[in-house]
Amino acid sequence: MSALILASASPRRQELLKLLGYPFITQPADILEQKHPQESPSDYVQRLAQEKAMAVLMQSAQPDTAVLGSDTVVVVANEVLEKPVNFEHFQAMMQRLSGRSHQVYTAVCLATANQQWQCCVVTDVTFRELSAEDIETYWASGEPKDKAGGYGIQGLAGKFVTRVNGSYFAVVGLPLYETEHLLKQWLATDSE
Ligand SMILES: Cc1cn([C@H]2C[C@H](O)[C@@H](COP(=O)(O)OP(=O)(O)OP(=O)(O)O)O2)c(=O)[nH]c1=O
Repeated sequence: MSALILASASPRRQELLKLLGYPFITQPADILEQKHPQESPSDYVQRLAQEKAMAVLMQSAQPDTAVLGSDTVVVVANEVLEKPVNFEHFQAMMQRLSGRSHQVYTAVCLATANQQWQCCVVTDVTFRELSAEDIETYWASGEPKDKAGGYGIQGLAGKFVTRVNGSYFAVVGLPLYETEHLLKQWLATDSE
């Protein structure tokens, strides 16, 4: 029986993968998340998703295991925003996102010992203008700390969002349609 491992510490990714109905276990990947200077956002998220999947696959003793890794970043005017390290960093991020559109890139990599399937989903998200009070109150909620771009569309930041064009679930951390497609490709080869 083939086993599926989610290489993630993200509670959002666990909840989203559960929605697809495939049994899985979770084993977070410990990798360095650092962008190379000339790397595009798309290359960067795809590399990290692949590195997360491969790091956990290497540790797996079971030969017929598939490992799913994923990464999400927020991109504004081609600049990658990751998780905020402190209030000043968060404040600068929110000022960049206020009153304009940005892109959320989420990559998913499903890896087995013999094969890999990968996708990268880009979603446009538009924020209303944010006041200094909005930014302070949101930081005080604690929600921004563990999230790319410093916000969670599924939480209190939902009220900042005027428009989403693309995959809502990719913004939260795992694109459901595309991830199911990868799983189906794996299961098709698995039953050959
Ligand atoms: C933009 C956005 C991000 N996020 C989250 C999804 C991811 O958990 C996180 C992006 O950081 P990631 O580095 O992609 O993921 P992670 O460190 O949380 O988990 P792991 O690497 O172990 O899989 O931001 C939201 O929950 N809502 C949002 O609206």
